[in-house]
Order: sequence, then C-alpha cells, then structure tokens
Amino acid sequence: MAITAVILAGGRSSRMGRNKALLPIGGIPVIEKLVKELSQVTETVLIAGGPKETYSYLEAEMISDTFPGAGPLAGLHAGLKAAATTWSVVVACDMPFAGREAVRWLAERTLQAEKEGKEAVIPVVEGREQPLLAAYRRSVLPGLERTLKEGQLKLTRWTEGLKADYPDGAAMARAAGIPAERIPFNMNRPEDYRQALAWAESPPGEEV
Ligand SMILES: Nc1nc2c(ncn2[C@@H]2O[C@H](COP(=O)(O)OP(=O)(O)OP(=O)(O)O)[C@@H](O)[C@H]2O)c(=O)[nH]1
Repeated sequence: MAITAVILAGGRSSRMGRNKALLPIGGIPVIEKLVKELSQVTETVLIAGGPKETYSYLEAEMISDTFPGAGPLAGLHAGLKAAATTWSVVVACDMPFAGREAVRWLAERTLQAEKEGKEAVIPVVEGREQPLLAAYRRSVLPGLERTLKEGQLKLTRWTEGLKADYPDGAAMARAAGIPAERIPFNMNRPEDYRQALAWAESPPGEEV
C-alpha cells in the first residue's frame, strides 16, 4: 500500500533501564520484529531516532530528529517529513503486537479519512486513544512544527487540534486476531516486558 511506516525509536527508555527497542520478543529484538511485519504492508519503513549504527542491519531507513530530546512528537515530525507518501502509520518501537494486520487496517482507514478531509486516524482501543499506533497525513507537518517550536511537547494536546477520525479499535483487534488490549500494549517497565513475553508465548485469545 502507498503508505509509510514510521517506527518511533528515540527516547530514553529510562523506566525500562535499557533500550526498549532491543528487547527480544519471539527470539528477535522487538524493533526487528516490527520492521519485518510492517515492511510486508507498507511501501517504506522509517526508523525515527535511536542509535543508527545499532539498527543499520535492519531493512529500514534511519531518520534523525530535527528537534532532539523533544519526545515522540519529534519522532513523528522527523518521520512525516522524510516520508514520500501522503499518509504514514506511526508505531512506537515498544509495541510488540502492533503487527502487519493492525497497520494494514489503519492504512485502509486512511482511504476513507482522505475522502472525508481528515488528517489523522487515531484508533480508540478499550476506551483509550492510541496516538502512537495511528495514521497521520503529511499536511499536519506545518502545525506540528509550530507546536514543537513553541515547546509544546504533549502528544494528546497536539492531536486534540487535528481533524481526526477515531475508529473503534475492536475491529482492528478482530483483523489482527488477538485481544484488543494487546495491540497497542507498550513496554515501559520491566514488568511490562514480562507481560509481553507471556503473551508472546500464549496462543491468541488465551488470557495470561
Ligand atoms: N524519534 C524519537 N522517538 C521518541 C522520542 N522520545 C520517545 N520516543 C519514542 O516514542 C515512544 C514512546 O516513548 P516513551 O516510552 O513515552 O518515552 P521513552 O523516553 O522511550 O521512555 P521513558 O524514558 O521510560 O519515558 C517510544 O517508541 C520511544 O522510542 C524522541 O525524542 N525522538
């Protein structure tokens, strides 16, 4: 599909205590798993932020933030700026189950969003908006750049100002064939990593 995947991989991983993107899931670093999955359903995979030399073996293009240290919004900005497609899907590097079906589902939603003049598709999974597993139109860039220049770094404050579609993520979960809560699950702390490992080993639908 003519869409770019942007994997956000900057940040400090301070709560985890080590680079989250390199945590093994199913025997490979989570970022490698994401690159493999997302490259099956997108035109290009970009990695925004993180140590370039460490990720050079991956089949993805690496992008540096224009606003270093400014958090996920800076990664989103760098990714959208480098993307050659009108729409990009953004995925945080610490979401081990945000796989190809979820991204394909989001990419399909952008077709309708485009017709309706929307500039973002932000799924709502179990009542929570997921701006780090979402699709954005390149046209958000000038506003995003202004926001970053003003030093406003809060993601949800920025997304509030977008013309966004907020589809129910239950359908995304059905498409992916895994429980909804797992899809945007992200690993911030060591206990989250343990939970992800347990889920990775359990068959879909089986609660751990
Ligand atoms: N490119 C880029 N990505 C970032 C930046 N900050 C965070 N991210 C990514 O955004 C996602 C969410 O980040 P967080 O988990 O909130 O922050 P973190 O700094 O990685 O982790 P903590 O230090 O524990 O807060 C992750 O995929 C990060 O890799 C940044 O400054 N630049």
